[in-house]
Amino acid sequence: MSAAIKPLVAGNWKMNGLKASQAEFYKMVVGISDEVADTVDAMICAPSTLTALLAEKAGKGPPAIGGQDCHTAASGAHTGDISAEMLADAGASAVIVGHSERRTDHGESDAIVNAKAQAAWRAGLIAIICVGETEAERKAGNAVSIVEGQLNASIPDGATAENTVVAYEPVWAIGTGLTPTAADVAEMHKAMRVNLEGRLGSEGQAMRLLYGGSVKPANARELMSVDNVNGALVGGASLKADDLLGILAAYS
Ligand SMILES: O=C(CO)COP(=O)(O)O
Repeated sequence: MSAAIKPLVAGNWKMNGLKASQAEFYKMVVGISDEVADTVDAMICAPSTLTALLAEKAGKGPPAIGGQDCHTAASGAHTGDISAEMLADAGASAVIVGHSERRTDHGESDAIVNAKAQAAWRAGLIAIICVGETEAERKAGNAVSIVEGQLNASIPDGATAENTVVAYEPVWAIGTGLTPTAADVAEMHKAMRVNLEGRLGSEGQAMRLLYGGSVKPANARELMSVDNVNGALVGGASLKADDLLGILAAYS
């Protein structure tokens, strides 16, 4: 079913990176072979201070350039915020919305995430919509129902395989070195596929479902080979060209 889906490995630099990081980024640009680019899409979601610089450095890419968050409005009196239109103008083709760090640090609800995804589409960006349970929710046996609730409320009507990517990131696996078992990832991604197909039909069937949380070169091959896993959202390991290229190599 997911065999025809071209996977995506997206790096999320979070609040890391200075102008000097262009050198490491350029190692990624030159390190992604045509063969790898044919097999897997690559993206770096940089801090917005670097969006334009990296987009210029990448040229046509890969990697593509994404943002990490956007406001719901196109412009206006929102000090410190960035709109999806601004990200598109700076050379981004996608934006992450609903990352657990935004949900926790900024109190973003599913409704806000839903509105941000629509803002991304309005600007012509792909919305990378993040979902995932906490450790307590998994221990209580509620992981699947929590994630289904987030999918239902965070993904707007009108989502397609072209305009939306879903990233499953268990909160307890982010930056901890812990990962779910392959069986747990398979169970969650199957449940997400069934949910999205039920709601969106063939678009849900073709939508890319990324796994995120402590993905490294050493575990990428196992995680990326799980059914219904169509790539990765990578934090720490996406800051180093060797690590990012090692993760992309899981598809070679
Ligand atoms: O939050 C993540 C990506 O969005 C995952 O971060 P790590 O890969 O550092 O665990």
